[in-house]
Amino acid sequence: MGSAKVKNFDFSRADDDADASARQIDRLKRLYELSLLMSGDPMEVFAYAARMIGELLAVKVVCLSEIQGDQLQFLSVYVQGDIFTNAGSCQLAVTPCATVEAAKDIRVIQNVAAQFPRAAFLRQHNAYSYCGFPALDNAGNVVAVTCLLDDKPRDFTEQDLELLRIIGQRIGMELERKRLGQQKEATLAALRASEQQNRLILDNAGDGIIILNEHGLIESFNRTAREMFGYAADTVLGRPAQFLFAGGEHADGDQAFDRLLKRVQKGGVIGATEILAYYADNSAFPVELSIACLPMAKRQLYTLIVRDITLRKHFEQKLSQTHTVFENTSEGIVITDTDNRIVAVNKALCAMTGYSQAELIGQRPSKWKSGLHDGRFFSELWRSLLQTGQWRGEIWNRHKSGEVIPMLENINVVRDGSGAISSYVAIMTDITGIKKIEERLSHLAHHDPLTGLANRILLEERVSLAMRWAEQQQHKMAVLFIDLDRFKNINDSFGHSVGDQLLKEVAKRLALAVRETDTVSRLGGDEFVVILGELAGPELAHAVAGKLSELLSRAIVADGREFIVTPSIGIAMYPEDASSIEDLFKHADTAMYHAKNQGRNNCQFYSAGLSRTVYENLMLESALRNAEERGELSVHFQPQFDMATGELIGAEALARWLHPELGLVSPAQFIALAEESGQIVKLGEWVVRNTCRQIKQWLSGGLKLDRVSVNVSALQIQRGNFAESVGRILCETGLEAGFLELEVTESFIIEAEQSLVMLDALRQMGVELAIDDFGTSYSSLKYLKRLPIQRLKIDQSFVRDIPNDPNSNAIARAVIAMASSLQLETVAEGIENSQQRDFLMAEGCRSGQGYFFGKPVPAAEFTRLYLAES
Ligand SMILES: Nc1nc2c(ncn2[C@@H]2O[C@@H]3COP(=O)(O)O[C@H]4[C@@H](O)[C@H](n5cnc6c(=O)[nH]c(N)nc65)O[C@@H]4COP(=O)(O)O[C@H]3[C@H]2O)c(=O)[nH]1
Repeated sequence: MGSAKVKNFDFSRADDDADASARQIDRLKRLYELSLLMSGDPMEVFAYAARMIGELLAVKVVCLSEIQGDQLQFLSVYVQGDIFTNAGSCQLAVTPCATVEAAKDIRVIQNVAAQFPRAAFLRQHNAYSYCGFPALDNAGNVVAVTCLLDDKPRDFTEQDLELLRIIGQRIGMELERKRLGQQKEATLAALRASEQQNRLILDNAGDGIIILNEHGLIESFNRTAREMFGYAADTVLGRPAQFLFAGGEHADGDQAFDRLLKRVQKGGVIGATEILAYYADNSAFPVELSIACLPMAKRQLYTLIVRDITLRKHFEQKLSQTHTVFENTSEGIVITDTDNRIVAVNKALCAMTGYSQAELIGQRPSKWKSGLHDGRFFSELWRSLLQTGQWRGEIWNRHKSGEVIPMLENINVVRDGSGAISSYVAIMTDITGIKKIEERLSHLAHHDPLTGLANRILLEERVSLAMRWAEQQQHKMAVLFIDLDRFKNINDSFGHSVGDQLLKEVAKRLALAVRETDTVSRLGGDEFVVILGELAGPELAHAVAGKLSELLSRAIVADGREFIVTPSIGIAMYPEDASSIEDLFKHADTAMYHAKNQGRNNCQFYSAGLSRTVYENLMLESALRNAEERGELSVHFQPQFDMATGELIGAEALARWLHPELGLVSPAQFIALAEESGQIVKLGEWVVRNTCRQIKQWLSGGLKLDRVSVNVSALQIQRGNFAESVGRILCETGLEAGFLELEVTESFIIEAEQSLVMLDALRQMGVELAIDDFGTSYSSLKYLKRLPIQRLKIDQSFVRDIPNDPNSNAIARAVIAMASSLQLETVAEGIENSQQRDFLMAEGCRSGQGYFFGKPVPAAEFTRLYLAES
């Protein structure tokens, strides 16, 4: 049983009847007190009643129980002076109280525990006598039973029972009051809960909810509204709502709040309308406002539902920007769904592919597949997309017209909040232009810009391929190095434009002459390389070289003139001559130089011996650089005679190099080296200076000599200041210009028309000029006439075969006749016998030079042999 105790009153118990009236008074007093408790707590009334019964009737236990369904709820239990409230329950049916309920009246039972063995509380209190009385509600139902227990037999007087009935009624009333109280409590709680719920709903609504009364004053302002507008509820309640919106206190607008509210007040309804609202700091923000009338029983309320659409507006703007970008970007954009079906394409993509939007929506991007990529390409694309979420690369797509377009494509996977793929976005750029530039760059990187032929890079790639192919097929391959003879002279004399035209024509002829599988390349300048693959043997390479020589030697017209360009060709064979590209090129180059040394316009194969020559030449070239300082150079003089009188008319100065180890080096060898290395300019000047000094010395010594001729190389004249240098030497040595003759080759003069200026300048100085090796080139009479020359030297190659070779005879005759008609002197060189001398004299050539008259000799010897006499 519970422990709550009710205050103990000090009633004394009297046994004698004399006290009966006093007891009755006491009972009435207690009943009065009980009725005074009417307005109090029913539980207190129950406790008071239980105690009162216990004390007034002197019973051990009083148990006041409420019937709740089939249960008996012990509300208040009095046990020998103590009160216990809410002291448990038991099943009604097993207790004697069930008989009270059934009878709806007082029941007194003796030996009660034995009769109701299942009622535990009887046993607990060792009950013997039982007196139970009911309490009824207004409807006459037993709502409570109060029982009095004692451990001994008890009798109850009629007065006792009357008292109990009165108390029973009282308990019934109190129970009714208790139940009403409980109901009221429950109703109030429900009301409170519902109110709280409404407030919660209002406060937690995503929208601002403002309720205005019939006068338009704010009556309710939910939490969202407070946060949205930045006001605390108590600062806005009772104020007109106008200050919150545009058109109220703020600047008037089309959707003015006043107008909207008035419309609702006149019975209209305002659906979601965009209007500007104002935050507490007066900053405006867009809202969507709905106003509705809320008719109540006695008055009219207006509900304002306000939704802040700042974010929405922002996103709308962003969306509109994105849409503008999407539509106006020059990149093609395509969006596909998870099934890779097109859901959106922009204008640029339509333009790129040639399809309209309608033709593409719902289709797959394979619509513009070019067919140029294999399955592996696409499976790699998808693998990258699914693994990394992205793929980027170049792809060939096909325009609706069938044209293939190169594109740079960037595909991205778009995932939703849960991480699942929602779409694919591909951005495509037409890179046709870039591809063309790339191709052009690649072409430029691999081709010679002037001739369009392969350059060194491409050449090496092709040679490498050709070598591998030759190995596989057991074929041979030839590398032909082709150098145009004296091309530099043409370039320098006629200008680069003419030179370029010749090079282009040469390139064209070479390219047309070989098979498509062969390679023609220009390494720069006038150096061409031809790769001949799939050859059975070197003789085929030789045949092709012959054909190329023949083709190139045909006249080329450039700038209105005819030019003859002969090639010197060097051939190296793979695999015989070298195993690497580098060596193959080196050896073909060596062979080409050999061809040049062999008098140009010919073709030579590489041989191991050639490399030795090249090595020797390199050694010689380096030794030549120091030859002058070491005093190894000298000038020899070969006499020239008037063949009719036998008189010495002059001499030819010829350079000599006495190498300390090699002995006398042939001028044919070292002059060529000096020309190739450019040393000829310095060397030539040295020869002119020494010759002039020697002539001056002879003349000063009173020795008679008409003139001495000195050989001049093309390079010396091309250097531009040759005339100046000759003038300076004449000045230095004090020699009269007319004693010096300069010999220039015929071919050089023909090629270098511009050198006419130089020759004129020399002639102006008084220097004599002669053409050496006349008859070996193609000069015409008309051309010769313009030259400021005095003498022609008939080349010794014609003199050699006179008088036995009719061709040589005819040429010599023609040269002499031509010279005579141009009023030029002729000097025949290389005369070795009297027949030659006689023939030439008979044809009208007066001057002669050759071993027949005397070999070139040092100056001292020349003095002794030829001048001392005179
Ligand atoms: N077989 C034969 N040969 C004869 C006869 N008479 C003269 N010769 C040779 O013929 C060459 C004549 O000189 P070149 O045609 O100007 O040919 C010259 C010339 O082109 C060049 N040369 C020599 N010295 C100089 C020089 O100082 N400057 C330049 N630029 N070239 C030079 O070297 C070439 C060769 O000179 P060399 O060996 O001295 O050869 C000389 C000379 O020794 C003969 O009866 N029979």
